[in-house]
Amino acid sequence: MQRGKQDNVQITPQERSSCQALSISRCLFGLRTTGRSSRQPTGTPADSAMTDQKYDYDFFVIGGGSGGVRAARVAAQFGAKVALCELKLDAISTDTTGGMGGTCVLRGCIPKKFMVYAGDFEDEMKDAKGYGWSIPQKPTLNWKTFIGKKRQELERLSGLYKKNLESAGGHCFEGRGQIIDKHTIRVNEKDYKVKHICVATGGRPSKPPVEGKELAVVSDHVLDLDDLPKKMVIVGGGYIACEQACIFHSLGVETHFVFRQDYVLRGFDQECREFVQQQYGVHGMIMHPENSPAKIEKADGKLKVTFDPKKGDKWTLDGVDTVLMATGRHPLTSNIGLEEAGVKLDEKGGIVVDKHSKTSVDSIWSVGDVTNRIPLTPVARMEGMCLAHHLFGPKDSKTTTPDHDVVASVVFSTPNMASVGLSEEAAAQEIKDFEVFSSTFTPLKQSLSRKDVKCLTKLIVDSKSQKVVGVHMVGAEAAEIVQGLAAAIKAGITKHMLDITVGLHPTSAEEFVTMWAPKRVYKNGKESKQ
Ligand SMILES: Cc1cc2nc3c(=O)[nH]c(=O)nc-3n(C[C@H](O)[C@H](O)[C@H](O)COP(=O)(O)OP(=O)(O)OC[C@H]3O[C@@H](n4cnc5c(N)ncnc54)[C@H](O)[C@@H]3O)c2cc1C
Ligand SMILES: NC(=O)c1ccc[n+]([C@@H]2O[C@H](COP(=O)([O-])OP(=O)(O)OC[C@H]3O[C@@H](n4cnc5c(N)ncnc54)[C@H](O)[C@@H]3O)[C@@H](O)[C@H]2O)c1
Repeated sequence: MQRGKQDNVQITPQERSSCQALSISRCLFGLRTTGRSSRQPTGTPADSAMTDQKYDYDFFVIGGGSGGVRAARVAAQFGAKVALCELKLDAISTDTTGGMGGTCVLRGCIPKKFMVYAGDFEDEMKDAKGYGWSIPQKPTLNWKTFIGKKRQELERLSGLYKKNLESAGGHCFEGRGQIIDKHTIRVNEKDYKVKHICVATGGRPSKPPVEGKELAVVSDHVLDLDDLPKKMVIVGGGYIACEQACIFHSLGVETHFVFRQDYVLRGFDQECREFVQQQYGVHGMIMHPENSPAKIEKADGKLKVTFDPKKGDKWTLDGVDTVLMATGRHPLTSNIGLEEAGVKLDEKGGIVVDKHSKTSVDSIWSVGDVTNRIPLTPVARMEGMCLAHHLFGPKDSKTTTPDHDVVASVVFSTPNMASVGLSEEAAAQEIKDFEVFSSTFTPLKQSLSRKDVKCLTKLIVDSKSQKVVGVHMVGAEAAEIVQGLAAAIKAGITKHMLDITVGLHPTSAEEFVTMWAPKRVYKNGKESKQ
């Protein structure tokens, strides 16, 4: 997927020393445990050297997700007097429920990845048979055990988020935050005067206007089901739909994956889209491209779904236990006093911010999904960290502007699809003259078991500079492999540097340093005959 051009975020030695108490790697990226900052949690604003006497807090964050907690924690570690408010803990997000850690920890990345791991064992068992293992009985998953352990772990992580912020010197309120004016926040019916406000309220799933949509659930619910469904319909062709369809399919659920387009994951490299979808088929997924749900109704204690295909007649599926609508998310900007305070919103309801995450109101800032930039956890964290540096960091801080260029992303489906930089289609528009290197192969592991399980590796190289401007991979562990190549792209790696890198053998990753001849060459945006 095209995520823009290159630019580096650097850290100065001064910033390094400012972050000594927390360790810069944790300051930048990690959750884990923090060291104690020099400031302890305090009761009164006067305790802070930085706090202006007329304010209760220097910095008040609404929302304790990836972006908000990062901003609050780094600000507190810089010595600011910080508070953050978050709703009470629950797996399902509503106007009154949420929980420290936010979407990523409680109803996103983390529970999703636990489910991916749970499903991976099924795949491993298929390969094991190819290696001579016999599995005399069909292995079964105790869903209640799994979901119980997941709930326990998420509760622990959520508590850790609160503890880490408090250890850094921040104060956590449990309650809904509301902006009263540009320097006043109300929580639990009490008003606080604050110098800077940060809105980090994230987003929530949206359902399309389908008849009977109230019978369908959203991602919050499917990550916390009490019982594993037998038959499911998953609607949507984006990240969440692809991931959830693969998860439930691997857990043995009869999964009907329904999407509007001919291929899933619009916006990603077309060759990768086609390849990943073909691989979903190899894994046995039932897919219904070019279909949309028209109606959901109750029938015989289950659900009946009517579909309206692009071509042909309407058709129905009955006996369905769960319908998941994974059709996008919207920013949470209503009923928190934004418009009354004069904060400008975009046409999709997201908060408009400048390069430092400042809104149209001087004292109000915003980070994360609510700003409709790139809705990913590491991006929200980067925005939060840069904001804290901008407001409270050293004067010469270079980490005050989030860099949204060349952001890697991965769809944790089976197989993974990971990308960084330009797709072939974006390169044709943007750089015009480039070379495409790609390779399709059966990974060694599957060559004794499932030869039709394939892997795709792909590079896009600027013909003139020879810089690698796009890296794509579809296959097992693509996320783990592409992360390193994302750093290489940021560092400006050329194709020649990859060519002279000695591979690690035998791996799928070595393919990236052994693709010698281009598959296609583009001149002036068009594929040229060689
Ligand atoms: C199913 C799913 C899977 C995902 N998987 C990945 C992944 O694998 N990798 C990845 O990088 N990203 C993933 N994401 C995206 C990622 O979760 C988000 O980009 C990230 O959580 C955004 O962080 P945030 O701080 O902007 O918002 P959030 O994490 O949503 O936090 C906002 C917080 O604000 C609170 N809040 C809202 N209103 C108020 C109020 N008025 N007062 C007090 N608190 C309030 C909410 O309760 C919430 O806790 C996934 C998302 C979903 C839904
Ligand atoms: N692995 C990850 O990093 C990860 C995982 C999950 C979510 N996320 C983040 O969360 C965001 C939201 O994910 P998402 O999957 O909900 O959104 P998305 O924008 O990725 O996909 C939404 C899908 O719903 C389809 N759709 C929209 N309206 C529809 C309708 N009326 N009928 C049928 N289909 C319809 C769209 O065509 C699209 O395929 C993503 O953009 C991503 O940034 C990231």
